[in-house]
Formats: sequence, C-alpha cells, structure tokens
Amino acid sequence: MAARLVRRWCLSPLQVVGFPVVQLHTSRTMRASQKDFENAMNQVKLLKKDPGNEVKLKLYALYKQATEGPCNMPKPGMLDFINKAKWDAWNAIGSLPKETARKNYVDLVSSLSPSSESSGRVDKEPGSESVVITSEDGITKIMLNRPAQKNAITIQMYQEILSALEATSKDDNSVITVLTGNGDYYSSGNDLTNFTNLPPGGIEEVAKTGSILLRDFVDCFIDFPKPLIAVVNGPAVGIAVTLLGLFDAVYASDRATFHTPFTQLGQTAEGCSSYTFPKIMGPAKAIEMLIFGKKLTAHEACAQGLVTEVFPDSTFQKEVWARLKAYAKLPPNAMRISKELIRHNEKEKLHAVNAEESTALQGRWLSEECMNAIINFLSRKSKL
Ligand SMILES: CCCCCC/C=C/C(=O)SCCNC(=O)CCNC(=O)[C@H](O)C(C)(C)COP(=O)(O)OP(=O)(O)OC[C@H]1O[C@@H](n2cnc3c(N)ncnc32)[C@H](O)[C@@H]1OP(=O)(O)O
Repeated sequence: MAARLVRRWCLSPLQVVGFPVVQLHTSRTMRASQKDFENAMNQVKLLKKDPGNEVKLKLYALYKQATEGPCNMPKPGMLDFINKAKWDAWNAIGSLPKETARKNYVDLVSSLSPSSESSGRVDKEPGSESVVITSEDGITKIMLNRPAQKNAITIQMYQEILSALEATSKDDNSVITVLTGNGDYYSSGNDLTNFTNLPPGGIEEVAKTGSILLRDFVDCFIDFPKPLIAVVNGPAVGIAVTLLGLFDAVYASDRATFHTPFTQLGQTAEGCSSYTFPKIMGPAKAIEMLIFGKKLTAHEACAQGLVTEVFPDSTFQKEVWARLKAYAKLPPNAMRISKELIRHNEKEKLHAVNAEESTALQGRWLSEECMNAIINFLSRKSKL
C-alpha cells in the first residue's frame, strides 16, 4: 500500500488532481512565469528520489493555490486520509496570491532539482528489496531495508518476513535466525501509510485485513521453533519493540531506544506485549511504556529485562556477529528442544493474547483518535 501511495504522489501535482496539462495554457500575458511553472512541473516528474510526504503536500498546495487560488472546497471527511491531508495543506496557505504561489512552487522544485538531490542522503545500500534475506554459517539474517523510511514496515514487508520465518523454520541448514535493520534505525514500526490507500471496502476492510495479517504475523513469532535473535542496531518503535518479548535474545547498540507510543497514536499494545511486558518488567514499568509511551534507552531496556545485552555502537556489529557465529555452531537439536521446553507452556496463552490484541486494534484503527494521529503524521503537524 505504501508503495502505491508513493507512486501516486510521484505523479506531478497535475496528475494527482487529474488536471490535463493543457489547462495551464490559459493566458499569453503570463507566459514567462507560466513557462517556469510548467518547467518546474516537468522537473518534479524527473526527480530521482521521492521528496517525502511533507514536500509533496507543499507542492500540491502551492500548485492548487497557483492555479485555482484560495481553497474553497468542502473539507473531506475524517476517513478520507489523503484528501484531508491535501485539503489541510492547501487551506493552510490562506490567501497567498496566485503569482506568489507559482513562484514559491518554482523555488521549491528548484531546491529539489538533481544537483541538490545528489547532495542528499543515500536511500538503499545493499539491494533494492525492502526485506533482505541472507544465509551464511548457519545464520539466517532477515534485514529490514528501508533506511530512508527508518525501516518502517509495509504490508508487503510483514508478508515477506512471515514467509521468511516459515521457510527458515523448515530449513535444516538454518540454525539461528536474526532480525535486524539497515541504516541508523532498527525499525520505526508499522508504516503509517499502510492505512491510507482505501480499497472499495473502505477503512473497515483495511482494519479487518490488517487485523488478520497482524495476528498471522505475530503467531509466526510465537511458534518459531529455533533460536530467534534481534540485533537492534538503532532506535525501535511500536511493533518493532513489542515483538522483542517473543525473541530468545535481544542484543542492542547503545544508540538504540525503545518506544511504544500507542496511546499517542490512538492505538493499543500488540505483539503480545500486553502479556509479555508485565511479565518481563513488572506491570508498573510495562504500563509506563505501553500506556504512557515512555521511551527507554538501551541500558534502561536492559535493566528491565527486555534487552539481553548492550554493546557500544562502535563495536556493536563486530562483537554481536562474532558471538552469533559461535552460537550457530552449537548443536541445533539441543537448542530447539530447550527452546520448546522453555516456551511451550506459554504458547496457548500467547496465541489467545495475540487474538485479543489484534481484535482490539481492528476497533482502534476505525477510531477518530487513531485517524487524527495518522493524519497528523502524514501532514507533519506533529512528531513523536
Ligand atoms: C498489518 C498491520 C500491523 C500493524 C501493527 C501495529 C503496529 C503499530 C506500530 O508500530 S505503532 C508505531 C508506528 N510508528 C510511528 O509512529 C513512528 C512514526 N515516525 C516518526 O515518529 C519519525 O519518523 C521517527 C521518530 C521514527 C524518525 O524521525 P526523524 O529522524 O525526524 O525522521 P523522519 O521523520 O524525517 O523520517 C524519515 C522518513 O521516514 C518516514 N517514516 C518514518 N517512520 C515512518 C513510519 N512509521 N511510517 C511511515 N513513514 C515513516 C518519514 O515519513 C520520512 O519520510 P519522508 O522523508 O517524509 O518521505
């Protein structure tokens, strides 16, 4: 869904709002600035990198102001996420004159032109896949690979991780499985645009299919039969944090932080954390995290029992992978049977908790609290 949203935004603002290009050739007296404006619109189509939702909303708003003047359209409904964010951006411009809007549009596009793009950050390093799966020395590594989006997890990525876990659980050559992130983040959790591209069944359908996918995804972690290790290379948010309660070891860089801002997002705990977190750290600390959204440092998370060990960032990768390579040489069947002994008494409970949490979230995703939070994130009115 996120990819579809990006593709949609990558269209020129004209295409986004369905305007034919010829509509711009309206006045011979405005030809010079009109020409710049048209060139700028063509430049937008040639941008190599997605400039991000904030910039795209600005471009959209300036385009509308330049061509139609102040926003006097009726405000879209709460459920119409994308059009509401666009309407908000256009409306925020107020009564800016058309010519100023046109100039601002041209200036903004020129600041995004290929020469300024080349000085920007690199998006993806090892491959173009959003989830990269590799196997070496008995270790299956599942790496989240959307560094420019802080490894936010799209619907497709949930499915890919799930398939990778299913495959590796049956692969005799795979002894331990590792989840990690590429870039400065481990993961910023659920991609908040997962809920914005509405199918014919509307937000209710999104909530229903999301809830089923969430339940299947988390079930797969509950049932995973071999040692499962999280290599938390940087900050973790939302579901990337809650799932850690289902891992067998969690190694964290001292740069990592652990943040579950569910209430701020109008959402509720998932990943079985409503059960595992109070068990791991006691109800008082779990409530601070899961209800009040308190962010923990790596050392705090380690003191609370959520993290196994913290390493200095400078030696993190070297130390952790050396240790994992040694672990992967241990007798695999002994590790698998020990894991079964340690975990099997809890499995039924965990599946029941997962079902409850997924149902609760289905309701939350339809709530005004949650919709407002997502709209705020998309229009960048607020940051966590
Ligand atoms: C099947 C469905 C299962 C659902 C399970 C339920 C799961 C729930 C959760 O996981 S709740 C947690 C959701 N995550 C968040 O709320 C985090 C949102 N992101 C942020 O707050 C910030 O981006 C940040 C603190 C992670 C990083 O801030 P900063 O360093 O300032 O970077 P940017 O904000 O500029 O981010 C760069 C770039 O990445 C995009 N991005 C980051 N996180 C997400 C995200 N979770 N969803 C979508 N997009 C994200 C951000 O928009 C920027 O993109 P841009 O450059 O603007 O295109």
